[in-house]
Amino acid sequence: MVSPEGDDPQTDMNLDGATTEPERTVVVLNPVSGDGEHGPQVRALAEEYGYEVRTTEADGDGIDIARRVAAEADRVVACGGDGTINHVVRGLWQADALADVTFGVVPGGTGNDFAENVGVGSVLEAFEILERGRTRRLDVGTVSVDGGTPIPFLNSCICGLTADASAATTPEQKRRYGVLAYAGNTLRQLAAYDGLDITIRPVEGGDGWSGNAALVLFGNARGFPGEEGPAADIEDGFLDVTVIEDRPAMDLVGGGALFELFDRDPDSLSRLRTAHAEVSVETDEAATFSLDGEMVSARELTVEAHRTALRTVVGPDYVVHPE
Ligand SMILES: Nc1ncnc2c1ncn2[C@@H]1O[C@H](COP(=O)(O)OP(=O)(O)OP(=O)(O)O)[C@@H](O)[C@H]1O
Repeated sequence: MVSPEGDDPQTDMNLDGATTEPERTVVVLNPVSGDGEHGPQVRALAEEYGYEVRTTEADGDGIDIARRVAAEADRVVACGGDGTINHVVRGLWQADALADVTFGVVPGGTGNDFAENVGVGSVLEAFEILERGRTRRLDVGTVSVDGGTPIPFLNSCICGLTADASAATTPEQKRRYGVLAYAGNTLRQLAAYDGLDITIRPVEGGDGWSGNAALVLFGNARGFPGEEGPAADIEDGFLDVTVIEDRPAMDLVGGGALFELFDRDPDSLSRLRTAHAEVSVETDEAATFSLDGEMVSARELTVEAHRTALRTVVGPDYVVHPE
């Protein structure tokens, strides 16, 4: 619900009523995400509401389409899963359009974590929210590899076990088993996983972390995987970092292993918050980082939260500052 605080920085937002009539809304539609059956319904609703639809034809198209339409559209809406949302925000970032365009989501993926985090539950509901929802400025996380151009993420940046496992999950496995494909691959990889020697140094000072990790999660809009309850605060300007240490003593074989990880054995779990951190991984080969499920390889990188950078239409159940 809308925060009543007087110091809410989002003063120009239409928090209570209808958004002003948009001149031009473009929906970037991934027709193959999720079960691949949302396309016809999305096209019909878009026509009804007077929105344009641009359909992706290959992996990565969402970036190019969003970059191209950013200059002319008032609102750019990602329809797909978290990967599609990530690509559309990447395109808007590349076009330097975050300040000019309002972003929206229509859930058409498998996990739909971000849509859930901003209170958008179904395709039908998403269109109603686009018409009548509130607009909030949400934080955007970025990763810069070796000082290069920042690459955005909205939910999380993960390295270690689950990033490697999802990198190893084939499209065929995802299509057949959905999210179970990740779990299966995670279990298979657990037994063989050596951990990652990683150092996290907050640029703003304060405690960092250095050691051998099984998993590191920088959460912008998402808490720890498997965690119940509301997601991380998406307007606080911070990333919530969770590190699971790799412990040789951990029984990593069999179904108990995942449970043990997600049960958050306090001895192997560290948490910190940072707005901007330098991260280095001491490995021969670059490590894999999953940005909302989209993979990036890196050894030296900075991870940063850009406070309230993305104007986003949110649903009625969106929680501004979760507990
Ligand atoms: N037309 C297309 N053909 C093939 N792949 C595409 C096409 N359009 C987009 N993609 C790719 O599909 C991938 C998966 O999309 P996405 O992550 O949105 O869906 P999902 O995996 O079903 O859902 P979620 O991430 O929420 O679990 C993305 O990497 C995207 O680049």
